[in-house]
Amino acid sequence: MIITLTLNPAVDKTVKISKFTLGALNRIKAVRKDAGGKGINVSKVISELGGETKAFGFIGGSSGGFIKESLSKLNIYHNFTLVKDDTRTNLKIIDINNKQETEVNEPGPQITNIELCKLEKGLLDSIDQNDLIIMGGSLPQGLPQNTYASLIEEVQSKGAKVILDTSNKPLIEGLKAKPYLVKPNLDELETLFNKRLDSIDKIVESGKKLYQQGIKIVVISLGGEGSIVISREGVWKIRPPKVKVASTIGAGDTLVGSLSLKLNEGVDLKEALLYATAASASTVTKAGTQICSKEEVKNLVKEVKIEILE
Ligand SMILES: Nc1ncnc2c1ncn2[C@@H]1O[C@H](COP(=O)(O)OP(=O)(O)OP(=O)(O)O)[C@@H](O)[C@H]1O
Ligand SMILES: O=P(O)(O)OC[C@@]1(O)O[C@H](CO)[C@@H](O)[C@@H]1O
Repeated sequence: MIITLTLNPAVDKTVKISKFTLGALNRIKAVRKDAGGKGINVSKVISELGGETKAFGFIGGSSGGFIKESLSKLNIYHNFTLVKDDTRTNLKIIDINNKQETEVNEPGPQITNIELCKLEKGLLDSIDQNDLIIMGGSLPQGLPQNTYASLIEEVQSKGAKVILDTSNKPLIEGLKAKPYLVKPNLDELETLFNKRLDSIDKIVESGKKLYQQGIKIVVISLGGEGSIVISREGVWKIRPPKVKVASTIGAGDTLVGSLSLKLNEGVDLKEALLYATAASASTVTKAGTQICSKEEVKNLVKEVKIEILE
């Protein structure tokens, strides 16, 4: 089973504005609401592509209720821990004229230690050694920075594998627990190494350092440029097909979700990456936090290119 963990889910409110202007009144042309947060997006991707997942995380208030209902409508199994404070709403502003996206993410609810213990117990009770667990996104308020690190250790001690997709301090701490796979984007990798990585060589060098720390698969996503992947099979650059971009929100989650699905099915890494890159390209053609469509992925996969760097 593939399990997703979203400690800080969000209702993603995407608004379209002709020309977004700071310090002025901006009128909205169109608005949409999606259940979001990295792990939740991963669950949506897996479900769209024909797989099964269970979504875990914290939810609270009416925005939490919206997320539960959205997942139920998609027939996605969920087991959320109810918390006292409301789930956050993240604002995604699309500037139509300038073709730019601005994201304004709330910090999320205050989580108590009792709430964390409840989630931890529920999660650990449902895991077995064949499971793949995807932990994604920021931490809500009140949780220690090593929350992912502790959860990874507990989950991996049961024999399950963990994929970690987070940033900043939770990523630095989480890496110490040696998850099976990590997927930083370039910004996250630069923050991690505290330097600009302005060439493929520098990106590969940093990625290799993570691999040498004991992370089996390092996927560095580079937006429209694709990704660099470091594993025991070598160093590869994957190039996505050219597509018309509507919104890149959720592209990284699609890469992680579709890759997890294929790896869990026992597909080899190269084939899984080709498929995942096609799925992410399909997601960027969709507005807001909408995800790929299975039909499009089938066609796009033929256009993905893989280059062996080492
Ligand atoms: N413009 C694009 N055209 C085709 N594919 C794209 C484009 N942008 C992103 N992708 C695909 O999506 C993958 C993930 O994108 P990106 O590096 O932007 O992830 P991210 O920053 O984690 O995204 P997010 O946090 O919004 O989910 C890329 O590796 C690439 O395969
Ligand atoms: O604030 P975080 O947890 O880092 O990111 C949350 C988020 O921006 O990530 C998803 C896209 O990847 C969105 O659905 C969601 O709003």
